[in-house]
Amino acid sequence: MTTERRDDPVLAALADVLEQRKEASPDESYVARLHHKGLNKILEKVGEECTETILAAKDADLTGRTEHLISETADLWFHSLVMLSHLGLGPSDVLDELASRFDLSGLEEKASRPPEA
Ligand SMILES: N=c1c2ncn([C@@H]3O[C@H](COP(=O)(O)OP(=O)(O)OP(=O)(O)O)[C@@H](O)[C@H]3O)c2ncn1[C@@H]1O[C@H](COP(=O)(O)O)[C@@H](O)[C@H]1O
Repeated sequence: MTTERRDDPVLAALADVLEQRKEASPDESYVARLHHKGLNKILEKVGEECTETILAAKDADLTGRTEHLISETADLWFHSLVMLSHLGLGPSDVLDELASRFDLSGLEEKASRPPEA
């Protein structure tokens, strides 16, 4: 498996907007407001969206309706991208990491870890 960059165009376009918003006014942009409030506020939002995604997944499992789960997952991905952007990272860093794992089974990776102290 090759590991050349294959950035998703949606994620790449959103990452560009998030980067531009670092210079924008907090009065005019939600993303600029998050950057202005700082990392702790961004992490609070990631945590909230994570919980909401879990609840939506349980609901989707019970009802078979997936619209809410898709919407909450989009909120989680979006706020995770704001977090990465705030720390000078972007989606390509995560996509590269996932691509590098293509040939490695999760069970093999776990077995190769050094024993915990
Ligand atoms: N994809 C998104 C996106 N997804 C979710 N959100 C916002 O995330 C916020 C958080 O959702 P919540 O349900 O928690 O709302 P809330 O309770 O009002 O939030 P808080 O008051 O707790 O912060 C809402 O205001 C949503 O509108 C987004 N805001 C922006 N984007 C993208 O970012 C771009 C830049 O946005 P601005 O910076 O606002 O111009 C946009 O063009 C979009 O492409």
